[in-house]
Amino acid sequence: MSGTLVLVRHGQSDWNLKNLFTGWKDPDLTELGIQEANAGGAALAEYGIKFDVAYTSALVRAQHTLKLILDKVGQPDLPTIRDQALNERDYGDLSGLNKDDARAKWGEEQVHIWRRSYDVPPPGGESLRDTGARVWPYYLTEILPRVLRGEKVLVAAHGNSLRSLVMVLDKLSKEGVLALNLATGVPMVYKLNVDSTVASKEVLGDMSGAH
Ligand SMILES: O=C(O)[C@@H](CO)OP(=O)(O)O
Repeated sequence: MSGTLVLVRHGQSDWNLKNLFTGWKDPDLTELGIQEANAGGAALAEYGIKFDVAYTSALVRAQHTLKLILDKVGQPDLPTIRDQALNERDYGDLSGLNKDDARAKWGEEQVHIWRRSYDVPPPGGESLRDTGARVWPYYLTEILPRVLRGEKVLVAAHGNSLRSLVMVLDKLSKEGVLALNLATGVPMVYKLNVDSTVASKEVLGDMSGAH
């Protein structure tokens, strides 16, 4: 067994609440999002983990979530690395549009394909594969080596940037990843083997309501 990797999606953002495609736009957390991040932090405090380092994206909702979690686990001054490689998938021309309006215009199925498929990009934006093409190298070069050294690493990021990671860690197929939805503020605790495969995964909360 080597180290521990904890992945957590940011709490509800203002644009999640307004049902808008967000991508690289930069809204902050809602009150509920703050509560979700605090709950995720409380779950990690109860789990008893102390982190060696944290990573987050260049976007406020993930950074704010990380700050709330670090306060809860009693590590407000933990070294933190911010990198846009961990940003949400770029939603391109859909960014800022209402998701129900998009369904009315292009149909439920097309919008689901843009939101959850592996390799169909929204107009002007990134597919999950495109997102993984920047997230995965960053994971391999920056994050994984620390986990393999035995460190405990926290990553606070986004629904789709984390889906691209979880897809590989959980060995999901292109079809399997269609049904993968990550709940806001729910930590996923991975223990990795020294060969970087997954030894165990624990979910500290309820993923069932995610959509
Ligand atoms: O709008 C977004 O950027 C993402 C995450 O909130 O939405 P979706 O769930 O549609 O991928």
